[in-house]
Amino acid sequence: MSEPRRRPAKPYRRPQKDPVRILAFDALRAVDERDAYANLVLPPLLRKAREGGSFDARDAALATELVYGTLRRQGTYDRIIAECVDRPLREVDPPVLDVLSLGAHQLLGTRIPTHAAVSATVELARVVLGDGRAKFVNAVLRKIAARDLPAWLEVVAPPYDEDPEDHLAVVHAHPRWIVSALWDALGGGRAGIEDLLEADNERPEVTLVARPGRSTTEELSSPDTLPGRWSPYAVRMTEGGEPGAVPAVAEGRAGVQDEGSQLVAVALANAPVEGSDRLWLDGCAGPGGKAALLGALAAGRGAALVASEKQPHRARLVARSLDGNPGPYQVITADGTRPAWRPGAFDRVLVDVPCTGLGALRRRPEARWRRRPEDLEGFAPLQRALLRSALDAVRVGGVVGYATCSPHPAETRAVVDDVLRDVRGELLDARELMPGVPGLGEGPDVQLWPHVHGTDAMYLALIRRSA
Ligand SMILES: C[S@@+](CC[C@H](N)C(=O)[O-])C[C@H]1O[C@@H](n2cnc3c(N)ncnc32)[C@H](O)[C@@H]1O
Repeated sequence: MSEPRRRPAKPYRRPQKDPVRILAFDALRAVDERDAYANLVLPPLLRKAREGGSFDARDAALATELVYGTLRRQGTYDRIIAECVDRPLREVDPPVLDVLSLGAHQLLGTRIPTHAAVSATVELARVVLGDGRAKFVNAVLRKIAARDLPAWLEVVAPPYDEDPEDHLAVVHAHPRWIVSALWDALGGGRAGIEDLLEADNERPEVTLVARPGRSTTEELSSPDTLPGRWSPYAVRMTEGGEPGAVPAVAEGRAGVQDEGSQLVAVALANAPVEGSDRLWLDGCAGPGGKAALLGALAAGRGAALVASEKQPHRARLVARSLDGNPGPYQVITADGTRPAWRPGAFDRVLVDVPCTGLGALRRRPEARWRRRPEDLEGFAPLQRALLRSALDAVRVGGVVGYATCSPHPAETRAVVDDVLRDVRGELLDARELMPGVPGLGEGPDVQLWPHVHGTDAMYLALIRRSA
């Protein structure tokens, strides 16, 4: 009997190193292992890769898309990967899961051709995980590649009519409790919530602010920009680009600031106060975006700004953002709940309080998966204490702006209503201070939305202190 013929062993081939995917994997590991923020981890990695000469702008754009897209849709990709492995996901090593998620995103969330997405991810697995685990990655990716995203969603999401919240959670990649919270905040039917969840999955445009008296929108404009939609000081960098390369931004005369934040600062600055208008306070100023705009607006009226922040390192950022302000200002490090100022000392006060950030999910791709429902309760006492002390800091006839970058009623109206039960103040119609901006709600407070206004979901209540 003749011996069965052995196939000749394949010659060993070294894995091919793909700097873009290795960098994306390193960023995902940092986010997972160190609880790092992608928007802080990525820029230094990209800078180093560029300085090493291995990266051009297209590589940086692809690495950014891979990291942000993978993190944003993590919950959906987890459900799909779970269908393709024969053990619970918690038993899959986190680095293996990161490689699988990166592969899933390339296959289901980008236009990268299937064969390229699979082979590039398997090569990455060979480099960062070793040949044995690369075979497992290869097998799982081939199962994922058998369907496109809509077909997978049919498999892993329940029908809308059976379980609307879970359906939306899986299809639009948000935790279920956030879908529920945003839906409550928004009210209304299916269309609005779907538009909002999808807006959270878009990368926001970079918007600049021309700080009045220091720069102008003309100076910031170029063929690659558009005027702001709502703020008179805004310019949108619609074609992307590096804001730091704009001279006025590099010199601090202009900054990067969402139009929602600009509107909040401008509305507080323009709210009618009775009597003097000389001294303004920003009680939660770090890192200083709104303080810089308020400082410039105050300067134009001959008023001074005190910018206060509890965290010393954030107070230093505030000082940097106010550096060169054309009028008088002071930056102090202080706990806003234990005021370092006399009661009634200020004519205008902003408290942009710490919150869950549910209104800015598009900026922090991993944030939605980290937040927990109990975070809402965690912020509640501090938000009330900060609003109370802001109302204490303003004189009778002066105005307080209470702002959050969350639309959740527990952080917005509930706080204002509770505090106004025992502090005397009158709600002003904040909508009148955002002229030309549609869809601001029934008032007197204002809620902005990413899918309606293209801004973060900022909330603003304006309260005039009464005796
Ligand atoms: C939402 S951020 C403010 C953003 C800022 N207004 C801007 O536009 O750049 C809230 C800030 O409040 C600060 N903070 C937290 N607790 C505080 C307290 N007890 N007193 C003062 N500031 C506090 C946080 O450190 C954080 O910098």
